[in-house]
Amino acid sequence: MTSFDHTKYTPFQPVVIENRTWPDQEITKAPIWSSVDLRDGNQALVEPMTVEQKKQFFALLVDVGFKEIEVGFPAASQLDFDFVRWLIEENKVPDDVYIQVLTQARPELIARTYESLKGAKKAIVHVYNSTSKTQREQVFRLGKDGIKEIAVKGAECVKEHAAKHPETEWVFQYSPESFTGTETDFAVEVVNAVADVWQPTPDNKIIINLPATVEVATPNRFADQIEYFCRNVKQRDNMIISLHTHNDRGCGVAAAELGLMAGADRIEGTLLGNGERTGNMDVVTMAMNMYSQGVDPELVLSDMDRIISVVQACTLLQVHPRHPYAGELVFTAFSGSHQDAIKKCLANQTADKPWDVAYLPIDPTDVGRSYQEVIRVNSQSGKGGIAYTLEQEYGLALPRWLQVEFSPIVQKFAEIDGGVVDAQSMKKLFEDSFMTGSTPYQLGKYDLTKDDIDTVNAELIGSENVQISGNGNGALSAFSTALGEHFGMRIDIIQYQEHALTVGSDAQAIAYVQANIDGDRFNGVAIHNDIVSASIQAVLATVNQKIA
Ligand SMILES: CC(=O)SCCNC(=O)CCNC(=O)[C@H](O)C(C)(C)COP(=O)(O)OP(=O)(O)OC[C@H]1O[C@@H](n2cnc3c(N)ncnc32)[C@H](O)[C@@H]1OP(=O)(O)O
Ligand SMILES: CC(C)C(=O)C(=O)O
Repeated sequence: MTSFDHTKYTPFQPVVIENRTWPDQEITKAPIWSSVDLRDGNQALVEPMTVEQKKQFFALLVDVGFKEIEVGFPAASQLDFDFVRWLIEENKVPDDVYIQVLTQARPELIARTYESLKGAKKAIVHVYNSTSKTQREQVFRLGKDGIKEIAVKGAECVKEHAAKHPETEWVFQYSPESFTGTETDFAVEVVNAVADVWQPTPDNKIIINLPATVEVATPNRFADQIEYFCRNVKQRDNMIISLHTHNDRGCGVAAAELGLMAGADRIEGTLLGNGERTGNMDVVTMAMNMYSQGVDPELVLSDMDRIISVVQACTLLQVHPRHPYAGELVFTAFSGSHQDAIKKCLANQTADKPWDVAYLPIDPTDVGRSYQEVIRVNSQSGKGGIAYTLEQEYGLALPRWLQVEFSPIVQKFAEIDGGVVDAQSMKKLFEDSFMTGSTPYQLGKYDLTKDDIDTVNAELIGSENVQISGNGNGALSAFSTALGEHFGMRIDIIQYQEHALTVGSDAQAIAYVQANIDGDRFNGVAIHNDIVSASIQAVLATVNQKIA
């Protein structure tokens, strides 16, 4: 095969690390979160956000609980500059929130960046330059020393400007951009040089952000790089180690999680993962992963519909229906065995017990979804899902034997219809199939005498009204005998169940009957204020099916 030549690519060269410890670590607390939606997310959009969209997105990020928000690249665009000015001048930044801005390590851009930040209460100045071998050789055409010098000069410039504005609480952040493509030793060397300029202390830490600008290896290799970096960098205790992963191999969240286990303190990402190419690390997924393990993510993600709506409105990108925790279909089971298990587990789940429901890693109501959406019936579904829907929507608690009878009827309908069978259609199918107590005959007046044996006299209303009477052990038996004698059939009641209706009814009862009539099985269902009337109407429904 000539067009698909894997020898064209070289494998990632992992860092050599002995006795790695990260595989034994657990994530037990939330990292410091930083949103880069308004910068990395924004720079990846076909149509970058307008100031109005940025305002709307910023409000969401504050409500979600981010305390560090990268609001733009003010030296790169007037719009970003104006947005930063608006935030500061209109006092839109809560006192406990740091706005963060990105700049290349170039003096004129750093100067313009500080101009945008005049009057800020707290700000993180994030400076970067690429350190990878590819970029050193092909983009900058510089050796390692030249690249280190860009970083050092940038760090000096950042420090000098900050000193001129002591009224602002400054935090410095440096990224050796393309960290994953950089020899880890060299990244350590550059960061050591930057830290020497910034002189951090335990009370005045700097942020060192290690980006998987492009995800180039499996997440374990990234974690090795992070652990190696944390072990070897000089002033580890004076640094907040931050991660900024991308999703090129589809593992942006996994890499951030393993990187956190490897020693990082802080995570940059975007809500629902918009960002360059395949996107930034998705904060929603990572935070909800923690939540589902009993760890407080320290972000408020319960109004998932608002998050989705703002992200879609500002990025003009759709959220995939299968997006973890957020997609429209992620809490929905179509397949029969899943529905059956979910229905049984939900019936056992109580508020005082830890969540333990098959196929649902979290309780959908935690993110504003309802149980109604959990089970949707199509041709792949079984009796469990059908029964769940009828019970949830209409309070019909179908006995198991009737579930078995009804399921193939729904399945056949779904196969012909080709899609989801909604609750209304399901109810109509149910009524057409079993609630046949009015055609060809309907129950008229009847009386029941209870003695050693019960006697029933009843009128059946049809094209011709008929009088029937019979005896038996109980109303059902007496009515079956009366029907059998009149129509010349043998009727045996083989299943019977009743219950009060709680949904959409005022003290009504429902009766489910299965009868064997001359060797064939029929199922009848009827609803009435009075349980005896419901029961005998259900028997009549079976006979109507036989004679119709
Ligand atoms: C991985 C990331 O997401 S990094 C962030 C990327 N985001 C963006 O680039 C969005 C905003 N950027 C821009 O609008 C523009 O790049 C600007 C306005 C910042 C700069 O524009 P320009 O100066 O016209 O062009 P450009 O970005 O191509 O800069 C190229 C020059 O900067 C140098 N450079 C690039 N990055 C850096 C850096 N981080 N530090 C120092 N120099 C750098 C390049 O070597 C090149 O130098 P040369 O002109 O001597 O060859
Ligand atoms: C500037 C850096 C952190 C970045 O956006 C990246 O490497 O993806």
